[in-house]
Amino acid sequence: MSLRWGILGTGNIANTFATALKVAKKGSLMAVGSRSKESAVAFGQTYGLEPAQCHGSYEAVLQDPSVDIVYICSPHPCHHAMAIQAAQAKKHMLVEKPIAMTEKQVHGIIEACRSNNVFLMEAYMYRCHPQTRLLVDLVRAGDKIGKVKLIRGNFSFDGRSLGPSSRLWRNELGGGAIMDIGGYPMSFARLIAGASQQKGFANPIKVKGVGYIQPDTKVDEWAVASLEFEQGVTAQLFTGVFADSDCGVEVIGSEGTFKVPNLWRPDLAVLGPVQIEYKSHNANTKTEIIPVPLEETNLFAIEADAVADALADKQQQCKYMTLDDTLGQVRAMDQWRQEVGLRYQEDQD
Ligand SMILES: NC(=O)C1=CN([C@@H]2O[C@H](COP(=O)(O)OP(=O)(O)OC[C@H]3O[C@@H](n4cnc5c(N)ncnc54)[C@H](OP(=O)(O)O)[C@@H]3O)[C@@H](O)[C@H]2O)C=CC1
Ligand SMILES: O=C1OC[C@@H](O)[C@H](O)[C@H]1O
Repeated sequence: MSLRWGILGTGNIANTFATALKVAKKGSLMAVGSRSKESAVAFGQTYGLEPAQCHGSYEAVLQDPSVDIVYICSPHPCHHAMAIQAAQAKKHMLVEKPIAMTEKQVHGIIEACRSNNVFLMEAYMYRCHPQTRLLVDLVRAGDKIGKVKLIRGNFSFDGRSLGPSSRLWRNELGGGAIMDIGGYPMSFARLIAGASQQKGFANPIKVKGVGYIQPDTKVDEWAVASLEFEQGVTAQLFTGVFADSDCGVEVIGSEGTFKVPNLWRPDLAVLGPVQIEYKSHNANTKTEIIPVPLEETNLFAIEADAVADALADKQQQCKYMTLDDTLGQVRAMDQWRQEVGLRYQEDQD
Protein backbone atom coordinates (compact mmCIF):
# COMPACT_ATOMS: atom_id res chain seq x y z
CA MET A 1 0.00 0.00 0.00
CA SER A 2 1.37 3.40 -0.94
CA LEU A 3 -0.19 6.33 0.84
CA ARG A 4 -0.65 9.60 -1.01
CA TRP A 5 0.29 12.40 1.40
CA GLY A 6 -0.60 16.07 1.49
CA ILE A 7 1.32 18.35 3.84
CA LEU A 8 -0.50 21.27 5.48
CA GLY A 9 2.03 23.98 6.33
CA THR A 10 5.50 24.74 4.97
CA GLY A 11 7.55 25.34 8.14
CA ASN A 12 10.41 23.56 9.84
CA ILE A 13 8.98 20.08 10.40
CA ALA A 14 7.08 20.13 7.10
CA ASN A 15 10.47 20.11 5.38
CA THR A 16 11.73 17.25 7.56
CA PHE A 17 8.63 15.20 6.77
CA ALA A 18 8.74 15.91 3.03
CA THR A 19 12.39 14.79 2.99
CA ALA A 20 11.38 11.62 4.84
CA LEU A 21 8.66 10.82 2.30
CA LYS A 22 11.38 10.55 -0.35
CA VAL A 23 12.76 7.48 1.45
CA ALA A 24 9.52 6.12 2.93
CA LYS A 25 8.67 2.75 1.42
CA LYS A 26 4.91 3.05 1.68
CA GLY A 27 4.08 6.64 0.86
CA SER A 28 4.85 9.65 -1.29
CA LEU A 29 4.15 13.37 -1.35
CA MET A 30 1.27 14.36 -3.64
CA ALA A 31 0.42 17.91 -2.54
CA VAL A 32 1.26 20.75 -0.20
CA GLY A 33 -0.96 23.48 1.18
CA SER A 34 0.08 26.82 2.55
CA ARG A 35 -1.57 30.07 3.50
CA SER A 36 0.20 31.50 0.46
CA LYS A 37 0.51 30.07 -3.04
CA GLU A 38 4.10 31.37 -3.28
CA SER A 39 5.20 29.41 -0.19
CA ALA A 40 3.42 26.31 -1.44
CA VAL A 41 5.13 26.49 -4.84
CA ALA A 42 8.57 27.18 -3.34
CA PHE A 43 8.15 24.25 -0.96
CA GLY A 44 6.77 21.97 -3.67
CA GLN A 45 9.63 22.73 -6.06
CA THR A 46 12.11 21.53 -3.43
CA TYR A 47 10.35 18.18 -3.19
CA GLY A 48 9.53 17.58 -6.84
CA LEU A 49 5.89 18.70 -6.98
CA GLU A 50 4.33 20.40 -10.00
CA PRO A 51 2.82 23.89 -9.39
CA ALA A 52 -0.68 22.36 -9.73
CA GLN A 53 0.06 20.17 -6.70
CA CYS A 54 0.96 23.23 -4.61
CA HIS A 55 -2.12 24.86 -3.13
CA GLY A 56 -2.55 28.38 -1.77
CA SER A 57 -4.87 27.18 0.99
CA TYR A 58 -5.18 24.18 3.29
CA GLU A 59 -8.77 23.67 2.18
CA ALA A 60 -7.65 23.04 -1.42
CA VAL A 61 -5.52 20.09 -0.25
CA LEU A 62 -8.51 18.70 1.64
CA GLN A 63 -10.50 18.83 -1.60
CA ASP A 64 -7.69 17.29 -3.68
CA PRO A 65 -8.76 13.76 -4.75
CA SER A 66 -5.13 12.70 -5.23
CA VAL A 67 -4.54 12.96 -1.45
CA ASP A 68 -5.41 10.12 1.00
CA ILE A 69 -3.87 11.49 4.17
CA VAL A 70 -2.77 14.88 5.45
CA TYR A 71 0.11 15.72 7.75
CA ILE A 72 -0.95 18.68 9.90
CA CYS A 73 2.13 20.61 10.97
CA SER A 74 0.99 24.12 11.77
CA PRO A 75 1.50 25.70 15.24
CA HIS A 76 -0.35 23.75 17.95
CA PRO A 77 -3.38 26.08 18.34
CA CYS A 78 -4.20 25.59 14.63
CA HIS A 79 -4.33 21.76 14.86
CA HIS A 80 -7.87 21.51 16.26
CA ALA A 81 -9.70 23.39 13.49
CA MET A 82 -7.53 21.89 10.74
CA ALA A 83 -8.06 18.34 12.01
CA ILE A 84 -11.83 18.76 12.19
CA GLN A 85 -11.89 20.14 8.65
CA ALA A 86 -9.72 17.26 7.44
CA ALA A 87 -12.06 14.72 9.05
CA GLN A 88 -15.09 16.36 7.44
CA ALA A 89 -13.29 16.13 4.09
CA LYS A 90 -12.75 12.38 4.81
CA LYS A 91 -8.98 12.65 4.84
CA HIS A 92 -6.93 10.46 7.16
CA MET A 93 -4.48 12.45 9.23
CA LEU A 94 -1.24 12.47 11.17
CA VAL A 95 -1.31 15.52 13.45
CA GLU A 96 1.86 16.95 14.93
CA LYS A 97 2.31 16.91 18.70
CA PRO A 98 0.71 18.20 20.78
CA ILE A 99 -2.38 17.17 18.84
CA ALA A 100 -4.34 20.05 20.41
CA MET A 101 -4.22 22.54 23.25
CA THR A 102 -6.73 21.02 25.70
CA GLU A 103 -8.55 17.80 26.52
CA LYS A 104 -11.80 19.32 25.23
CA GLN A 105 -10.21 19.97 21.84
CA VAL A 106 -8.82 16.43 21.68
CA HIS A 107 -12.28 14.96 22.34
CA GLY A 108 -13.62 17.08 19.46
CA ILE A 109 -10.95 15.83 17.04
CA ILE A 110 -11.41 12.18 18.02
CA GLU A 111 -15.18 12.43 17.66
CA ALA A 112 -14.84 14.02 14.22
CA CYS A 113 -12.43 11.31 13.07
CA ARG A 114 -14.56 8.49 14.44
CA SER A 115 -17.77 9.79 12.90
CA ASN A 116 -16.06 10.24 9.52
CA ASN A 117 -14.21 6.90 9.72
CA VAL A 118 -10.77 8.37 9.23
CA PHE A 119 -7.41 7.48 10.72
CA LEU A 120 -5.91 9.74 13.39
CA MET A 121 -2.53 9.71 15.11
CA GLU A 122 -0.69 12.22 17.28
CA ALA A 123 2.79 12.37 15.77
CA TYR A 124 5.04 11.27 18.63
CA MET A 125 7.40 9.84 16.05
CA TYR A 126 9.96 8.41 18.51
CA ARG A 127 7.25 5.97 19.65
CA CYS A 128 7.46 4.20 16.23
CA HIS A 129 11.25 3.76 16.28
CA PRO A 130 12.76 0.28 16.84
CA GLN A 131 14.88 1.66 19.71
CA THR A 132 11.75 2.67 21.64
CA ARG A 133 10.07 -0.64 20.80
CA LEU A 134 13.11 -2.57 22.05
CA LEU A 135 13.17 -0.61 25.32
CA VAL A 136 9.46 -1.34 25.83
CA ASP A 137 10.11 -5.06 25.23
CA LEU A 138 13.00 -5.06 27.73
CA VAL A 139 10.88 -3.36 30.40
CA ARG A 140 7.98 -5.75 29.77
CA ALA A 141 10.30 -8.77 29.98
CA GLY A 142 11.44 -7.54 33.39
CA ASP A 143 14.39 -9.93 33.76
CA LYS A 144 17.04 -7.19 33.59
CA ILE A 145 15.21 -4.25 35.15
CA GLY A 146 13.13 -6.01 37.79
CA LYS A 147 10.32 -3.86 39.10
CA VAL A 148 10.31 -0.34 37.62
CA LYS A 149 10.67 2.32 40.33
CA LEU A 150 11.72 5.57 38.64
CA ILE A 151 11.49 6.84 35.06
CA ARG A 152 13.49 9.95 34.17
CA GLY A 153 13.05 11.94 30.96
CA ASN A 154 14.48 15.26 29.76
CA PHE A 155 13.96 17.28 26.64
CA SER A 156 15.38 20.75 26.43
CA PHE A 157 17.11 22.95 23.89
CA ASP A 158 18.18 26.56 23.58
CA GLY A 159 15.39 28.27 21.64
CA ARG A 160 16.31 31.84 22.58
CA SER A 161 17.95 32.61 19.24
CA LEU A 162 14.66 31.90 17.41
CA GLY A 163 13.53 35.31 18.63
CA PRO A 164 10.20 36.71 19.79
CA SER A 165 8.39 36.15 16.48
CA SER A 166 8.87 32.37 16.77
CA ARG A 167 5.83 30.30 17.79
CA LEU A 168 8.02 29.06 20.66
CA TRP A 169 7.83 32.42 22.44
CA ARG A 170 4.27 33.46 21.63
CA ASN A 171 1.45 32.50 23.98
CA GLU A 172 -1.16 32.85 21.23
CA LEU A 173 0.77 30.29 19.15
CA GLY A 174 0.96 27.82 22.05
CA GLY A 175 4.55 28.76 22.96
CA GLY A 176 6.70 27.50 25.82
CA ALA A 177 8.58 24.37 26.77
CA ILE A 178 5.82 22.14 28.13
CA MET A 179 3.72 22.31 24.98
CA ASP A 180 6.63 22.16 22.54
CA ILE A 181 8.79 19.42 24.03
CA GLY A 182 7.54 18.60 27.54
CA GLY A 183 5.13 16.17 25.91
CA TYR A 184 8.04 13.91 24.96
CA PRO A 185 9.14 13.00 28.49
CA MET A 186 5.47 12.90 29.58
CA SER A 187 4.57 10.45 26.81
CA PHE A 188 7.71 8.44 27.56
CA ALA A 189 6.95 8.12 31.28
CA ARG A 190 3.40 7.02 30.46
CA LEU A 191 4.72 4.49 27.91
CA ILE A 192 7.23 2.92 30.29
CA ALA A 193 4.91 2.93 33.31
CA GLY A 194 2.45 1.07 31.06
CA ALA A 195 5.10 -1.40 29.88
CA SER A 196 6.00 -2.13 33.50
CA GLN A 197 2.35 -3.16 34.01
CA GLN A 198 2.15 -5.14 30.72
CA LYS A 199 -0.04 -2.42 29.19
CA GLY A 200 0.35 -0.11 26.19
CA PHE A 201 0.49 2.97 28.41
CA ALA A 202 -0.46 4.10 31.91
CA ASN A 203 -1.86 7.37 33.18
CA PRO A 204 -0.42 9.08 36.24
CA ILE A 205 -2.58 9.13 39.38
CA LYS A 206 -0.73 12.22 40.58
CA VAL A 207 0.97 15.05 38.64
CA LYS A 208 2.95 17.68 40.56
CA GLY A 209 4.82 20.42 38.77
CA VAL A 210 6.57 23.74 38.96
CA GLY A 211 8.08 25.95 36.30
CA TYR A 212 9.08 29.46 35.32
CA ILE A 213 6.73 31.54 33.20
CA GLN A 214 8.27 34.60 31.59
CA PRO A 215 6.21 37.64 32.63
CA ASP A 216 6.54 39.30 29.20
CA THR A 217 5.79 36.36 26.87
CA LYS A 218 3.55 34.44 29.31
CA VAL A 219 5.09 31.15 28.21
CA ASP A 220 7.12 28.74 30.31
CA GLU A 221 10.88 28.85 29.87
CA TRP A 222 11.38 25.65 31.82
CA ALA A 223 9.35 23.27 33.95
CA VAL A 224 9.68 20.07 35.94
CA ALA A 225 7.13 17.46 36.94
CA SER A 226 6.92 14.55 39.36
CA LEU A 227 4.48 11.79 38.49
CA GLU A 228 3.05 8.90 40.45
CA PHE A 229 1.57 5.85 38.72
CA GLU A 230 -0.09 2.80 40.19
CA GLN A 231 2.07 0.04 41.67
CA GLY A 232 4.59 2.54 43.07
CA VAL A 233 6.06 3.65 39.72
CA THR A 234 7.26 7.26 39.78
CA ALA A 235 8.70 9.65 37.16
CA GLN A 236 10.73 12.85 37.02
CA LEU A 237 10.43 15.08 33.95
CA PHE A 238 12.34 18.16 32.86
CA THR A 239 11.75 20.41 29.88
CA GLY A 240 13.19 23.79 28.90
CA VAL A 241 13.76 26.09 25.95
CA PHE A 242 16.57 28.24 27.39
CA ALA A 243 19.52 25.81 27.26
CA ASP A 244 20.73 22.59 25.70
CA SER A 245 21.04 19.85 28.25
CA ASP A 246 21.43 16.08 28.36
CA CYS A 247 18.28 14.76 26.68
CA GLY A 248 18.84 11.13 27.66
CA VAL A 249 16.28 9.04 29.49
CA GLU A 250 16.62 6.47 32.27
CA VAL A 251 14.52 3.67 33.68
CA ILE A 252 15.62 2.60 37.16
CA GLY A 253 14.31 -0.70 38.46
CA SER A 254 14.84 -2.97 41.43
CA GLU A 255 17.52 -4.98 39.58
CA GLY A 256 19.16 -2.54 37.19
CA THR A 257 18.98 0.62 35.08
CA PHE A 258 18.43 1.23 31.37
CA LYS A 259 19.82 4.45 29.90
CA VAL A 260 19.03 5.65 26.40
CA PRO A 261 21.22 8.58 25.36
CA ASN A 262 19.28 9.51 22.21
CA LEU A 263 15.63 8.49 22.36
CA TRP A 264 13.82 11.49 20.84
CA ARG A 265 15.81 11.97 17.62
CA PRO A 266 17.71 8.75 16.94
CA ASP A 267 18.00 9.88 13.32
CA LEU A 268 20.40 12.65 14.42
CA ALA A 269 23.74 10.96 15.20
CA VAL A 270 25.09 14.21 16.65
CA LEU A 271 22.70 13.77 19.60
CA GLY A 272 24.23 10.45 20.63
CA PRO A 273 24.45 6.78 19.71
CA VAL A 274 21.38 4.67 19.03
CA GLN A 275 21.74 2.09 21.76
CA ILE A 276 20.33 1.02 25.10
CA GLU A 277 22.77 0.87 27.99
CA TYR A 278 22.08 -1.56 30.81
CA LYS A 279 23.78 -1.66 34.19
CA SER A 280 22.81 -4.22 36.78
CA HIS A 281 22.75 -3.02 40.39
CA ASN A 282 25.21 -5.81 41.07
CA ALA A 283 28.43 -3.86 41.64
CA ASN A 284 30.56 -6.48 39.89
CA THR A 285 29.01 -6.11 36.45
CA LYS A 286 29.97 -3.77 33.62
CA THR A 287 27.59 -1.68 31.53
CA GLU A 288 26.12 -3.78 28.74
CA ILE A 289 25.51 -2.03 25.41
CA ILE A 290 22.39 -3.37 23.73
CA PRO A 291 22.47 -2.54 20.01
CA VAL A 292 19.33 -1.59 18.10
CA PRO A 293 18.95 -3.37 14.73
CA LEU A 294 17.79 -0.86 12.12
CA GLU A 295 16.55 -1.38 8.58
CA GLU A 296 15.69 2.32 8.17
CA THR A 297 17.32 5.26 9.92
CA ASN A 298 15.00 8.11 8.90
CA LEU A 299 12.73 8.53 11.94
CA PHE A 300 9.96 10.28 10.05
CA ALA A 301 9.99 7.67 7.26
CA ILE A 302 9.62 5.02 9.97
CA GLU A 303 6.63 6.97 11.30
CA ALA A 304 5.05 7.44 7.85
CA ASP A 305 5.45 3.70 7.14
CA ALA A 306 3.91 2.82 10.53
CA VAL A 307 0.89 4.92 9.54
CA ALA A 308 0.71 3.13 6.17
CA ASP A 309 0.88 -0.27 7.93
CA ALA A 310 -1.99 0.68 10.24
CA LEU A 311 -4.14 1.80 7.32
CA ALA A 312 -3.27 -1.30 5.29
CA ASP A 313 -4.50 -3.25 8.31
CA LYS A 314 -7.77 -1.23 8.18
CA GLN A 315 -7.01 0.43 11.53
CA GLN A 316 -8.14 3.97 12.35
CA GLN A 317 -5.38 4.44 14.90
CA CYS A 318 -1.73 3.43 15.23
CA LYS A 319 -0.71 0.90 17.86
CA TYR A 320 2.30 3.02 18.84
CA MET A 321 0.16 6.04 19.82
CA THR A 322 -3.48 5.02 20.19
CA LEU A 323 -6.36 7.44 20.67
CA ASP A 324 -6.81 6.43 24.33
CA ASP A 325 -3.10 7.05 24.82
CA THR A 326 -3.50 10.51 23.27
CA LEU A 327 -6.41 11.25 25.61
CA GLY A 328 -4.37 10.20 28.65
CA GLN A 329 -1.51 12.32 27.36
CA VAL A 330 -3.54 15.53 27.04
CA ARG A 331 -5.05 15.01 30.50
CA ALA A 332 -1.59 14.70 32.03
CA MET A 333 -0.37 17.71 30.04
CA ASP A 334 -3.37 19.78 31.18
CA GLN A 335 -2.58 18.85 34.79
CA TRP A 336 1.10 19.76 34.42
CA ARG A 337 0.16 23.15 32.92
CA GLN A 338 -2.35 23.76 35.66
CA GLU A 339 0.26 23.04 38.34
CA VAL A 340 2.64 25.52 36.70
CA GLY A 341 -0.07 28.13 36.02
CA LEU A 342 0.46 28.07 32.27
CA ARG A 343 -2.68 29.28 30.50
CA TYR A 344 -3.71 29.75 26.89
CA GLN A 345 -6.74 31.26 25.18
CA GLU A 346 -8.06 27.73 24.54
CA ASP A 347 -8.40 27.12 28.30
CA GLN A 348 -11.29 29.60 28.26
CA ASP A 349 -13.14 27.99 25.34
N1 LIG B 1 7.86 15.81 15.63
C1 LIG B 1 8.82 16.69 15.62
O1 LIG B 1 10.02 16.36 15.64
C2 LIG B 1 8.50 18.14 15.54
C3 LIG B 1 7.21 18.55 15.66
N2 LIG B 1 6.89 19.87 15.56
C4 LIG B 1 5.49 20.28 15.70
O2 LIG B 1 5.04 20.70 14.42
C5 LIG B 1 4.27 21.89 14.52
C6 LIG B 1 4.91 22.96 13.66
O3 LIG B 1 6.19 23.25 14.15
P1 LIG B 1 7.31 23.95 13.22
O4 LIG B 1 7.40 23.31 11.91
O5 LIG B 1 8.53 24.02 14.05
O6 LIG B 1 6.70 25.40 13.09
P2 LIG B 1 7.03 26.54 12.04
O7 LIG B 1 6.71 27.81 12.70
O8 LIG B 1 8.38 26.34 11.46
O9 LIG B 1 5.99 26.27 10.86
C7 LIG B 1 4.61 26.27 11.08
C8 LIG B 1 3.89 26.42 9.75
O10 LIG B 1 2.51 26.43 10.02
C9 LIG B 1 1.84 27.27 9.11
N3 LIG B 1 0.93 28.16 9.87
C10 LIG B 1 -0.41 28.10 9.87
N4 LIG B 1 -0.95 29.03 10.65
C11 LIG B 1 0.07 29.71 11.18
C12 LIG B 1 0.15 30.81 12.06
N5 LIG B 1 -0.94 31.40 12.57
N6 LIG B 1 1.36 31.29 12.38
C13 LIG B 1 2.47 30.70 11.91
N7 LIG B 1 2.46 29.63 11.06
C14 LIG B 1 1.26 29.16 10.68
C15 LIG B 1 2.89 28.01 8.33
O11 LIG B 1 2.92 27.46 7.03
P3 LIG B 1 2.29 28.26 5.79
O12 LIG B 1 2.82 29.66 5.91
O13 LIG B 1 2.82 27.53 4.64
O14 LIG B 1 0.79 28.20 5.90
C16 LIG B 1 4.18 27.73 9.05
O15 LIG B 1 5.27 27.62 8.18
C17 LIG B 1 4.18 22.22 16.00
O16 LIG B 1 2.96 21.76 16.52
C18 LIG B 1 5.34 21.46 16.62
O17 LIG B 1 5.07 21.03 17.95
C19 LIG B 1 7.85 20.79 15.28
C20 LIG B 1 9.17 20.43 15.15
C21 LIG B 1 9.61 19.07 15.33
O1 LIG C 1 9.04 18.43 18.55
C1 LIG C 1 9.99 19.18 18.57
O2 LIG C 1 11.23 18.67 18.61
C2 LIG C 1 12.37 19.43 18.27
C3 LIG C 1 12.25 20.89 18.62
O3 LIG C 1 13.30 21.61 18.03
C4 LIG C 1 10.93 21.44 18.15
O4 LIG C 1 10.80 22.80 18.58
C5 LIG C 1 9.80 20.62 18.70
O5 LIG C 1 8.56 21.07 18.21
